[in-house]
Amino acid sequence: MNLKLKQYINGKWVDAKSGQTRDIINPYNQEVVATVPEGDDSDAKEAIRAAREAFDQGDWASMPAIERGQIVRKIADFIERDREELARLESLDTGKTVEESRGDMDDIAGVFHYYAELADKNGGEMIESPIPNSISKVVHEPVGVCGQITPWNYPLLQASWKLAPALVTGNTLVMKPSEITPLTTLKTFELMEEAGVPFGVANLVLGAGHTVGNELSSSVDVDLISFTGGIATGKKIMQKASSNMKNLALELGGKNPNVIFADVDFELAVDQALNGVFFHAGQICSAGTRLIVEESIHDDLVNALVERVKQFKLGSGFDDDTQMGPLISAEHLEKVEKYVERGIVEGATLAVGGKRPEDPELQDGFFYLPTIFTDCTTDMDIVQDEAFGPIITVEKFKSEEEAVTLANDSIYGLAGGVFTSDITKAERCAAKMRMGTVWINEFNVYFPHAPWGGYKQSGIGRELGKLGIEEYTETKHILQNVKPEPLNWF
Ligand SMILES: NC(=O)c1ccc[n+]([C@@H]2O[C@H](COP(=O)([O-])OP(=O)(O)OC[C@H]3O[C@@H](n4cnc5c(N)ncnc54)[C@H](O)[C@@H]3O)[C@@H](O)[C@H]2O)c1
Ligand SMILES: C[N+](C)(C)CC=O
Repeated sequence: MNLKLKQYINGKWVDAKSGQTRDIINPYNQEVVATVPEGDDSDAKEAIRAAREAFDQGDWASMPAIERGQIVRKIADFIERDREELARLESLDTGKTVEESRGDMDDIAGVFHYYAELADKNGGEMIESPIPNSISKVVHEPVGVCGQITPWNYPLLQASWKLAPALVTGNTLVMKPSEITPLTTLKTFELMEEAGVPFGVANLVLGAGHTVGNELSSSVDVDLISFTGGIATGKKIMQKASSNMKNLALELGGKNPNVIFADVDFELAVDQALNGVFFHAGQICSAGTRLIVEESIHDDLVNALVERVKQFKLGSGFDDDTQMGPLISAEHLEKVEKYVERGIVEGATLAVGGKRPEDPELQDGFFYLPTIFTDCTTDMDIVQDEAFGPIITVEKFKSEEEAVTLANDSIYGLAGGVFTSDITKAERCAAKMRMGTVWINEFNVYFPHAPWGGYKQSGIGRELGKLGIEEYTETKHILQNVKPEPLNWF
């Protein structure tokens, strides 16, 4: 593997201070694919110091934005150049198919390009001042030192949504990827070094959440924490971030409804329902795991889904015919199994799946069969809790109003879909659905220009789009009196 398997702190590639390491496991066969340093709070403290110094004393924040944009554009170019290597690393680390990973790399390069273009287009504005003889302007400045914490399911994609806007706006940062999937983030820090990101501006610490992540969240030298991961972790981070009233951006979980009306193009609905859930074995925050289906087509739809699911090809992400890879880890596989057991106890009907595959070739990996539960109701845990696995729960509805009520019956509000041939009805539903993204006759698409984030407990703030830049800036009003005169009040 042509990778520096080290942390990157203040422009140097370093081992963990403690000397500890962690093996990175391929979820397809449990082989060790790399051994990386296991940093802890002392490594995080050093990285925060470097980022603080680079922000307070370095040139990055004051460099012309157009020049920062040029550096970020180079990162995008290098990701395109190294697309295949990065895609293979991502699949090795996560188990997703290489085809999916290639798509991720294209999205990631697109994110760096998008923010490189926006770098010099955030120049503030003049305000019509009511104060005589004054000039009033609003400017946007970097927030400062950013702590960035990412999950294992889309390791580099989620990192890119944080790195690109933070860099173009002149912040410095310390990133902590998920401890179990650090490889593509490591490679990207090599690319950032090659692109000319100055020492101390971007730092990478590897290690666990309760050590490195905890230090980033609580340190008073970190000005902003941007986190993508589960709700429970998000709540802990929010508490720690109160130490110095850090700015917060939280991209959390989802339990996303996919509402299917009877007037839909049936084949489209089947295809999109499957894609919406089983991509990356359901390990997607926006997976459409709650199918909410109009009663009159419920049985036909379920039968069609079950037939298609039985034909899925599970296997290595490196085989061309694989449609679904393994889950990320033994621990996560157990969590998914417990979730299914709970569904059975709660009285849902298991229509297909519900166990590990018996195929001898899959026994070394963390595989779970695609699973569909019917007879589900909103009072069941399996309808309310995020499984983050290849599982669909199916609920029925009779009226449009009931469909929207069911869709909104959740603590989550990340994303949802509506499938119907009646666009007026779809727009009515979209307007009432309390989610950060609603897709109509489409599912699970995202791109750099459109904001991404959650309502309710699915998060705070937005990534991507112009709002993704705003997360990384403070806004300042400057008023200048051009003809000052004494007030003569006192
Ligand atoms: N909204 C989105 O855009 C989005 C995108 C991807 C994933 N997710 C969510 O992420 C979750 C799955 O990812 P996960 O299992 O890696 O989540 P997680 O919350 O367990 O971990 C995410 C990151 O937080 C770190 N962490 C853990 N405990 C911490 C602590 N106490 N302090 C600071 N950091 C800590 C982890 O080491 C990891 O880097 C799902 O809920 C999924 O929906 C959301
Ligand atoms: C945000 N997204 C859809 C790329 C990944 C969620 O897990």
